[in-house]
Amino acid sequence: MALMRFSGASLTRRGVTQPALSGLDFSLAPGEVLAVLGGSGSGKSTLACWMAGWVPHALPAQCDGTAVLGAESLAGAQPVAWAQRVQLVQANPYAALTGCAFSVAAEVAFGPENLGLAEAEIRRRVAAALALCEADALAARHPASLSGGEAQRVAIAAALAMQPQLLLLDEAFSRLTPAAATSLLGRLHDLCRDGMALVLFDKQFDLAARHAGRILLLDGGRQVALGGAVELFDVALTQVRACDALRAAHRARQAGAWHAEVSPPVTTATVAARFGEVLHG
Ligand SMILES: Nc1ncnc2c1ncn2[C@@H]1O[C@H](COP(=O)(O)OP(=O)(O)OP(=O)(O)O)[C@@H](O)[C@H]1O
Repeated sequence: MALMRFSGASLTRRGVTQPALSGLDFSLAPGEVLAVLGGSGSGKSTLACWMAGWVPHALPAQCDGTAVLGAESLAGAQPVAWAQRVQLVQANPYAALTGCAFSVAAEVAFGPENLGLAEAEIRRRVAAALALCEADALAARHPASLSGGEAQRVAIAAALAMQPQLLLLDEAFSRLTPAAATSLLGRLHDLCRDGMALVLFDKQFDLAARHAGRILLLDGGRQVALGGAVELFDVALTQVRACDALRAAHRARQAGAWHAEVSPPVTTATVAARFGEVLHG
């Protein structure tokens, strides 16, 4: 059974006539990694908030069609009950900090403490989440003293400490280096093998192509494509950012110099290697 499903779904913000999102038709399986890609203003963050159950409490809107988590409508979500099922980490990590914790460890413990868990379980979750995010060394630091990248690691750790079924990362790696983001995503994949679904919202093709099984492409609030990185390569690169190797490969394909499929995995290294073969016949 799908963990989350959208069918003919649209969302219109209260007080506005044009839908912010429309034509959504996709489902998400437990353990799946999905990337939602699109340019600036394409609707990624709006979809992330909807998936997180923020409608109508934090996002007043009218929703049509089907949008469910399990059998429950996304629009009827009770934030407290959903906190254990879905966690959203947004691009600004400082907005995720509670402002009432004096250490990173207390910050990450905040969610589990509010679930009324036993102290040993809270300590276990905090240690595991900080370790996974390579933030253990920050445990005693005051949250307000963190750098942007450190705060992003802590925000993700705080979300993981809730042991969600679904983790939504909305440009949540923007302050990490590509190497650090790749390494963290590798460890998040281990949690997906245990059943956690992961959705990456981004404007950059590279991370998605490397880590997501499928990509959903948004343009102007509409779902324009859904498929694998190879299948969506040509259409996605007209809309989103990509590293120089992928960009050059895309130009070569547009110019008719590269006819064959861009073979998987679509990474900088494989595309650059294949690019050489294509150019030299
Ligand atoms: N509170 C709001 N009221 C009205 N319109 C909004 C509101 N928030 C976002 N929008 C509009 O909804 C559209 C989608 O915005 P959204 O933030 O979801 O896009 P995005 O793909 O996440 O963009 P970016 O990558 O630039 O963050 C944009 O046209 C935006 O101006």
